[in-house]
Amino acid sequence: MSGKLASEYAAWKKLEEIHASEQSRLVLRELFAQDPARFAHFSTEYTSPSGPDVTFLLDYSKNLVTQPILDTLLALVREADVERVRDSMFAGEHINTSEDRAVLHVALRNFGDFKIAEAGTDDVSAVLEHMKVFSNAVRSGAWKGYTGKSIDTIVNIGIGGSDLGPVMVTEALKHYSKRDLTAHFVSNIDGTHIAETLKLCNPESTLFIIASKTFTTQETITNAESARDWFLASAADKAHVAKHFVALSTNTAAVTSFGIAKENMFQFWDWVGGRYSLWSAIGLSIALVIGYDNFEELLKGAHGMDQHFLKTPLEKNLPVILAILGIWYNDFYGAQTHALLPYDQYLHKFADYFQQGDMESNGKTVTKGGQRVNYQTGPILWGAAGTNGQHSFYQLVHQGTKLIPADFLAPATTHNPIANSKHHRILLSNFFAQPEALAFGKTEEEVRKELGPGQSEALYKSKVFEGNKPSNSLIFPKLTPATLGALIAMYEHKIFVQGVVWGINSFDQMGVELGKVLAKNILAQLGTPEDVKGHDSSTTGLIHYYQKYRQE
Ligand SMILES: O=P(O)(O)OC[C@H]1O[C@@H](O)[C@H](O)[C@@H](O)[C@@H]1O
Repeated sequence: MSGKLASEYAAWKKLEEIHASEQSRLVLRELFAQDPARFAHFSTEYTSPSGPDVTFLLDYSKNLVTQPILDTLLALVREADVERVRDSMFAGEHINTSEDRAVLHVALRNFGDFKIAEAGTDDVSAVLEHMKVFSNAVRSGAWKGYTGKSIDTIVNIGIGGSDLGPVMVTEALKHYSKRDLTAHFVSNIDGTHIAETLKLCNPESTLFIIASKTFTTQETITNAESARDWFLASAADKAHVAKHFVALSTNTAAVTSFGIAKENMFQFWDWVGGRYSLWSAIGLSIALVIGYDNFEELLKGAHGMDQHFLKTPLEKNLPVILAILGIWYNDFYGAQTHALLPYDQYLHKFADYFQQGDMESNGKTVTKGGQRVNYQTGPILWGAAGTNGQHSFYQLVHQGTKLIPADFLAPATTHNPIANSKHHRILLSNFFAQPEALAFGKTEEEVRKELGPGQSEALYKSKVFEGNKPSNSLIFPKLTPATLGALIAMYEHKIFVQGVVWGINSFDQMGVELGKVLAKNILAQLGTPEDVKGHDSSTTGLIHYYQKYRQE
């Protein structure tokens, strides 16, 4: 962190000039025509430097850039001192300055590779061992419920980072799951979520995993209490809670006062941010569903990407490349959003997961030094699994008035090659076709030729695709645990690089606090109309309306 606003960097100013003078010349049709080797110049293959084999290809040639633009974006990264801040993060320095904390999700997947001076990092392997022993016992049937039955259902109760990672990864790696162990995830405070889930559970064979870093989150604790009441309605004896409830938390005192035995608590540390915690004890539901060995593969895949990020020169560094392309559109083209579009049903929660990962990290307006930024920070991140999106929102991506940079992701081979892989070939043909259509579009001349004469002018115009819409394409051989680990880590580090360039703290989340405080205040006023005090007329009117229907 240099203490400067990003817009004060010389490279930033140069990028503004380049954008103003060259924008009209940055036309993908022309850029590809000018350089027949554009794909070779602007694509790179990743091979994991350690651990399980992970390889994939990132093609970023369909971006509105030239080599000088990329060089200037890299100069910006250097000017912002990204490499030094990166090294500080890996060394355990307290780069989360507002909370005075280290940021060490990389230590959770380090496997003793590099030394970090931060309390707790030496205990990572003991917690992993605890997770291994416990998940093996549950999966083998050795862990028994209060009537002697084995566990056939797990319910992870958590929200935000204590939910989204486990949900996304267990979905993504469903192919590796134990089919006779059903996993549910309850997050919403809406009683419907826990009530509908409990209807599917048998108290004798259900294990509840209470996942909360702080163990004070209102939604999680309320859901956990309701689950415990439901369980005790059958089990009666509080001593049985120990066989059916475990906790994943940093808060030992709150866990034990809830009634969960200390030996059933899986520890992690305040240097693990919620949205970076799936690698920690928060991943217990993942280990239960896919088995500990696969969970470890996931961590090792991520560790390989950590090493790549740490050691690869910036111009070949995948998180850096993705980060600078994002900055180019976000800050110089004024793009408001970024789409993550995996052509893989298993990855249908990938965008949801990174909505928290990216937007909670980089949705900030002040720099670490307290200055208001005069440029755009994190994009609105969104997306859905292909091809579903094509039949809903792609119309706007292709022909709407907004610029929406997108990442397309796909596995070259599927875990489900049904009908001789016909489905997969159709899926991939769409994965190849969409970025092509976005980039190159269809000119009016082409439309006229296709439709022939005699059509209305409006029809000719409406069938034109302007094209020149940028995207990245990322293709990997198969969605394995290690590959998924590497992909997640790559996007984590992309978010990090962007945060450093923008000068913001990517690791706090002050913006979620106000709503929590106001809701607590209102909760105490929901009784009678006389209780409702201190609000604007709109809020007061809404609460009064609700009070006419209030239920006990
Ligand atoms: O794990 P906890 O402490 O229950 O927190 C859950 C979530 O709580 C939210 O308030 C935070 O914004 C998230 O970052 C966090 O993941």
